[in-house]
Amino acid sequence: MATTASAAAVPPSYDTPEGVDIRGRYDPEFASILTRDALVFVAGLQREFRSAVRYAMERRREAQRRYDAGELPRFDPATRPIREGGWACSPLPPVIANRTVEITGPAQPRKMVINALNSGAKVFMADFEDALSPTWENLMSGQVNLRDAVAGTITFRDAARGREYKLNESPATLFVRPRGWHLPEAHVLIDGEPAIGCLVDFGLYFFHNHAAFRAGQGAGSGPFFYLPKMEHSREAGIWNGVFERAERVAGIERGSIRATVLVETLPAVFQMDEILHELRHHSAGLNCGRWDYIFSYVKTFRARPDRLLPDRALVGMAQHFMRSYSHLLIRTCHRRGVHAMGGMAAQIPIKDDAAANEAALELVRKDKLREVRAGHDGTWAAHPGLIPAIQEVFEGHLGGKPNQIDVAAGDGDSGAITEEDLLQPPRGARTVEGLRLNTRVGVQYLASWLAGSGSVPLYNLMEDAATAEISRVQNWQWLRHGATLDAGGVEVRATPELLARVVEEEMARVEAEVGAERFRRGRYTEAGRIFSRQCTAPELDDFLTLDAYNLVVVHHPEASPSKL
Ligand SMILES: CC(=O)SCCNC(=O)CCNC(=O)[C@H](O)C(C)(C)COP(=O)(O)OP(=O)(O)OC[C@H]1O[C@@H](n2cnc3c(N)ncnc32)[C@H](O)[C@@H]1OP(=O)(O)O
Ligand SMILES: O=CC(=O)O
Ligand SMILES: [Mg+2]
Repeated sequence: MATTASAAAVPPSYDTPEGVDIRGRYDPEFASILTRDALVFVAGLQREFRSAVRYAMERRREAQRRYDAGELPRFDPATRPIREGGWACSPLPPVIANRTVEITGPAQPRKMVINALNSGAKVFMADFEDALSPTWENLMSGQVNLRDAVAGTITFRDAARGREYKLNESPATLFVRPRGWHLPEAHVLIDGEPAIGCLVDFGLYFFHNHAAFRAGQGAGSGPFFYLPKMEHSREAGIWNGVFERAERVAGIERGSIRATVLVETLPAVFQMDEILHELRHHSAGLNCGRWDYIFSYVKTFRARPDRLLPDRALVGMAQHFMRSYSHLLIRTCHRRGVHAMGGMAAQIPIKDDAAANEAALELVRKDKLREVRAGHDGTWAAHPGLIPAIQEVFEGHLGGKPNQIDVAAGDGDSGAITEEDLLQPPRGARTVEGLRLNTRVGVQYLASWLAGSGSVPLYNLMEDAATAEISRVQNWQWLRHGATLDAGGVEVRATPELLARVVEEEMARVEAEVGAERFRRGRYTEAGRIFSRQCTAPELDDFLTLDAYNLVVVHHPEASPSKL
């Protein structure tokens, strides 16, 4: 039913097509996104692709059952012809040739979107995923922000600071990252069931922006996307189908939509050629989503006591399996003519300590130098303050070229990368201090995510869903297998009793750090409870964001809990 001025007694509601029901709060701004035509488009995607998505999720579970029984992820003998064939992806649109520095950040708040677009980065990846807590308000405000950004009309007034924000002359090119295939959108029901979250994110953004994008960038040049957390090329095949349907419905050239796939699960590293092949008319390369990749290593090997990770801080790009993953990704992308993007250094500027700030910047520089020498064409920055340093490193190395796709492989790539290279267990100590830090970070991140913030600065590092997942699954893994942890020279076993003590002590420490008032008003106690349960669950939850999702769902009018 449409909203009319005369319907004073009737609460306003969205104008929905047959079979679509919106359970999220009504807001006139949101209604400009949730138009009847946009919802017809989203429902069309859901109806065409839901069975394929359901099947792909079942195949994920089946693969996990095989890993639990001892099988290792590996290259698929059946797709050897794709890996060995001499094909290439469609040529890249010139507008995205240079992606040396990409800034990332959530699609909401609005001020941050403007700051990212003005940051001097070549690309802004606006996130509905790791960096965004998927509340209705965030998702819909994010769509409003991005529509206004693409139109070039986005502004913001920070009343408290008396500052006006608007776009500058040459904003970054926009890429958008929808959620992963596994996440539902409980505020949008289609044929009585929650919509697939990423089809809502993609569908609404594409529907409202393809024309303005085309007007601004030219025919065949966008919109652009990042695609997260895939585990198999069949999932990339579904995205390809989604893109082709969207292009057909919009009447734009095939291949206008381009997407960079994050290789951020262990199974996907054995599928990189296959993923690019599925998306060969829509590809804009691959990215090393290193944080989720570490999370996925633990998740894939959840049943294996011989593959326990060392402390989270020790699982960096210097570990053999991480280095091998980056080299293989670069080599694969360059062979197929597309960008090999680097990942996120977690350091962010430290405002109150110049020496510590310089040390953090130096770590970022080193990480980026390693990436560009290895052959990456560009990389991610978590904060605008890091961009000049990262730009200097990349531009210095590339010497005026927009990318190095023509370089087959970079420094440190010593030849064929084997399954053993990609799976080699990381080395290093496991400590009670590591268990404590995981707990402190995991609980604070969860508290913030429940309160609507999906990326937060904690202990001078950027934390988002991917980094927090490492904390959760690492604790779970250590407890599940009774890992031996170093406690200052004494060995102790990871047990539920130890975790209970650690949670209690770390919660007290967090309270002292954030202050009693903020602690009381925040969702820390609830987060502590959820985190403890997740770390001690008999079966590992697939995603903390899925497990906790119902806690951020708010139906209007207040109705029955979401049916997931
Ligand atoms: C594993 C992965 O998936 S990585 C990709 C997903 N993760 C992310 O995208 C995280 C991106 N980074 C962030 O969200 C933020 O940098 C945080 C939350 C870590 C820190 O943000 P803040 O606490 O606001 O940092 P800080 O106070 O230093 O910000 C200073 C200014 O920089 C801006 N800023 C900080 N980070 C960003 C960003 N990523 N994009 C745009 N602007 C930013 C702030 O808006 C603020 O602007 P203002 O001066 O106009 O008020
Ligand atoms: O999405 C990026 C990651 O590192 O995870
Ligand atoms: Mg990720």
